[in-house]
Amino acid sequence: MTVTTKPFLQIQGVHKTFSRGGTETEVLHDIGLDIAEGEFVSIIGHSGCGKSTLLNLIAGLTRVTTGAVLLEDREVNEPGPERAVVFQNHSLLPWLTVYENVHIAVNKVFGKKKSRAERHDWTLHNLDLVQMGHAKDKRPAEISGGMKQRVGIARALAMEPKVLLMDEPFGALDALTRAHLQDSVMQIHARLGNTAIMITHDVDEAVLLSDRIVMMTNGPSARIGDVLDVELPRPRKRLELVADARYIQAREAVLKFLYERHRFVEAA
Ligand SMILES: Nc1ncnc2c1ncn2[C@@H]1O[C@H](COP(=O)(O)OP(=O)(O)OP(=O)(O)O)[C@@H](O)[C@H]1O
Repeated sequence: MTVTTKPFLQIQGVHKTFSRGGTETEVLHDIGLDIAEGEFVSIIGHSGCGKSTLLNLIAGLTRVTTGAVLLEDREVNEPGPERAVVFQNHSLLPWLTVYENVHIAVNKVFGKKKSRAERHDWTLHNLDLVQMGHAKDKRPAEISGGMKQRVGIARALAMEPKVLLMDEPFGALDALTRAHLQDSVMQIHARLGNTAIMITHDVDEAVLLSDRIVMMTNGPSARIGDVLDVELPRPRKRLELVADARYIQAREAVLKFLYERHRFVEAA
């Protein structure tokens, strides 16, 4: 994949403070990051350091305290269809079918731009992309966790977002389903070339999928401790990578950061 050098998404000097019961806590401290169009970036760090907060700022679900998030030079202040989010716990509407869950998003984004027939085809196309076309008439309660997660991804992709934001999208899945979905996401990313930002706790997942891994220090006042370039050629095949020295090195660097350098004071 070719990644352009033009800053596409810019996170500039972002601080985020939450107030609760009269106490202010700074969760994120001076976060700065430029992400190029088409890049796949993972965010990794210990529990509670502020990864979801950072993703929510990019999604526009939370506002920065100071600093700015810019997408193509425009400040992000609110949620928008150009930044679709996939959550860990598949957020499907239980009373709608698989098809309807995706179609509702398609109608919202393309209601005026595509005809009824085009919206129908587009919904099916995106379900096929995640191999869920066969289950289109089922309701969320009738399908597995992995299948629900596929539908969540299809719904996000169907919005043709400029940025796909994923908050531990495979966290609740068993190892095999997780591996299948990781492969699907890699294939879709290769095909569509969309920009993707994913939170994960899984070091192997981060190395396998990412162009860069952003490693955050522990909170409060979490910072970006380090950013690792994953220089592994694509397409990547998990079984071949296990023995690849570059893969082993990248994995080691992230593990070392998490175990040894996770505190900013210690890292300094
Ligand atoms: N709306 C809020 N109001 C007050 N505090 C909040 C709010 N949202 C998050 N926090 C606090 O901010 C800190 C970071 O939370 P966040 O969910 O971003 O961490 P995380 O790194 O994603 O954690 P995990 O890996 O466990 O999901 C936590 O201490 C959390 O309690």
